[in-house]
Amino acid sequence: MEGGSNMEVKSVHLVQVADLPACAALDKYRKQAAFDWKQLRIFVEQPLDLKIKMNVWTKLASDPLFGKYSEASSTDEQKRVTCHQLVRFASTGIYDNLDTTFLLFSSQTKFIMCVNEATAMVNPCLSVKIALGISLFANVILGLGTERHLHFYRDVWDAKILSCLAITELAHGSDTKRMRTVAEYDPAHQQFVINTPDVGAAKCWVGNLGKQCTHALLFAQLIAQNTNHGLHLFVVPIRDPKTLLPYPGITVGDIGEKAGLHGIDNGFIMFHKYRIPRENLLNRTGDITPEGEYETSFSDPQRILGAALENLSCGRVAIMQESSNTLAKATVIAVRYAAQRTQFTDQQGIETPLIEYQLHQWRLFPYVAAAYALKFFIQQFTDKYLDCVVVSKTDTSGFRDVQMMVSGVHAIVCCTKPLFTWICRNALQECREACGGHGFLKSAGLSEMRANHDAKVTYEGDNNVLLQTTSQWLLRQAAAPPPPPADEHLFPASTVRFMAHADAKLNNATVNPSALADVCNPTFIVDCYEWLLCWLLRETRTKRDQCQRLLNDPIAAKSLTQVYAAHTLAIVFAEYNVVSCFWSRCQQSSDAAQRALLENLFYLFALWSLHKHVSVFYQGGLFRGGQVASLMESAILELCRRLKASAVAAVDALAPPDFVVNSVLGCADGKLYERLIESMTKPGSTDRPTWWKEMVLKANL
Ligand SMILES: Cc1cc2nc3c(=O)[nH]c(=O)nc-3n(C[C@H](O)[C@H](O)[C@H](O)COP(=O)(O)OP(=O)(O)OC[C@H]3O[C@@H](n4cnc5c(N)ncnc54)[C@H](O)[C@@H]3O)c2cc1C
Repeated sequence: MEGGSNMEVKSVHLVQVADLPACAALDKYRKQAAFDWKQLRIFVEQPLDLKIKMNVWTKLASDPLFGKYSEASSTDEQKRVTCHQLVRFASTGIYDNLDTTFLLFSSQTKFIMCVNEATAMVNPCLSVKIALGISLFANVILGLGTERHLHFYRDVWDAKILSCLAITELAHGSDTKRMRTVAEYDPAHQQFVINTPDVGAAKCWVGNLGKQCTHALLFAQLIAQNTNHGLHLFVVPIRDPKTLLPYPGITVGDIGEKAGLHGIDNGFIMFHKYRIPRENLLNRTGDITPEGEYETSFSDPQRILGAALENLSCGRVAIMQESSNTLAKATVIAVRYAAQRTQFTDQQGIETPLIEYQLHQWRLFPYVAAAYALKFFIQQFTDKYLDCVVVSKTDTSGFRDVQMMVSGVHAIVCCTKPLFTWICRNALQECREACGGHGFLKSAGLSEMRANHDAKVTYEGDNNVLLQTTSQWLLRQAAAPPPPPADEHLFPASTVRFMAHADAKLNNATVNPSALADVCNPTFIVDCYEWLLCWLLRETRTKRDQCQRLLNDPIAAKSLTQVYAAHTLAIVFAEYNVVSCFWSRCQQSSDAAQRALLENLFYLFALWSLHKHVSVFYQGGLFRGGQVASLMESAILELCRRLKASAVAAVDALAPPDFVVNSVLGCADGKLYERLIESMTKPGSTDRPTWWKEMVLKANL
């Protein structure tokens, strides 16, 4: 195979990419691409991952249960169908042969994540149900439980139980520390008594809890011998698996209609002195003796909560994977539509496809580039994240280094999850609008994707709150001594290497581009990003120190340093990581035409991202005169113009099968208007309404 690493050369035979059906309007553009889209598909997705996903899609496509919801489905019906899909999914054999030991943790988790990605693209409700109900629960049991909890692990994979994760309370969401649900130890019965002290402490929003789950992973304040030891995780039985009736001592229900994700039963729960066995405390980080003594290897109780929450980071990694796929799917629909849809004529009277308009290219193509950027980043980062989890669980020696690695990986997750979910949110809206009125049809798929994606900016950590974790970490790194030269190329120290010569960068930096080639240049892009990070770090630190001196209140100082400083710093750090990864991935392509396309996409994504910070470059003095901004704008437009010939093939290389694209506007075979009219003339569409008499009566008044 041309264009790929050795690993790809070997494994390319594992997966077959099917030919696309003919479509005159799309083929006109497909033929203009200089690269082989099938090779690019394998390069982008990686052969083994693609094979796993194709297996899932083939299985689901052959089962009508995984087809579209009927348009008239009530939310209750959507929940019922998702439950059925869960049961059917378990019987597909996709999860057979999973290993239940920690030895294969990385490969097994990667496999589960890959299946999750494929499932989420078919029905995000189903993937949430599986993730919360099975895989996250299993992961947490392995990460925070001990030998005595392994039966839960086996039961959940055997589909005997289904779980949920109950953190959020009515009165507290982001401020996890202040959760008020209590688990008080009773040594006489060797049980924890779980109680909801007031309505504000009712757990809410919990996915799977509303109607179906049998067990909850519950965060509650652990109290023993009248001492509060902070938040801990407990496995709490909720419903009898045979009857689905809740156990006495619990009030549990569904929170009601939501704006999206209708197939998920988000629930609330209140506990009334409800008892669970002592052994149901997940006790890897802290335990209670039968007599009620509290034991922990952590000196700082905050670190116990930190360790528990870090264990949930894999949910954020999954959100990033899902967002990159949703983004890709949205661009597939919008670009295929733009190539077929014509509006207005040129001077010769020939109708112009939307894709020919500069404005349309400028609206859509940066999101195509972003789809590649995010996909490459999350693939690379998932491996690093899993390595980090393995090292942190197995290492007993270099404690300080492991801590640095864990906190660094956590800081990167906390800024990239917001970047991914926001780019995807914006892309969904732009793609919907780019498809005009037809984009608003449910059968176009985009509105539903937008509604289902929306909450990702909030759950698993509100974006604006998560970014504060990253900026705090960056400030700490800037204040710490630089890593030894031998370590500075290691991840995640390598991501903050730019800090080493921050003052020199700020004092001596100049950029003086005079041609497009000067800005379409990796050195220009890296220089700009590193300068921007150093400048924002200095601004944030200066603002924070000033506030601290004035107010003598570190919390207020942190709060007053967010806007135009820490918040932007964290976003820019996320972009810097994504951009750096994109460039290195481009260099792995050995096929000239493929690499030319990838570099075009790289420059477009990098300049489009940098351009959002143009005012900061002028404010801080890196850019002078109008020339640099004008060159960046010209480059963005030129990159869009060049991309036009490749855009359809570039989205073909991102596209799952039509069954998964699931849009009348975005199928590989085009047939745009045939599908549109079919979708508009469904049975019943020409019928007189059942309520016709009410209209006639009013007309006759
Ligand atoms: C669809 C969906 C599914 C969910 N599933 C689950 C689940 O399975 N289990 C579960 O436990 N929870 C779940 N949640 C809840 C979710 O985790 C919380 O909504 C989230 O943590 C945010 O908390 P909150 O809603 O209380 O918002 P708040 O914390 O009240 O935040 C409200 C706003 O204030 C801002 N804000 C907060 N603090 C600060 C600050 N210090 N500085 C500046 N701004 C700030 C935030 O950015 C946000 O915009 C789900 C939520 C949704 C929407």
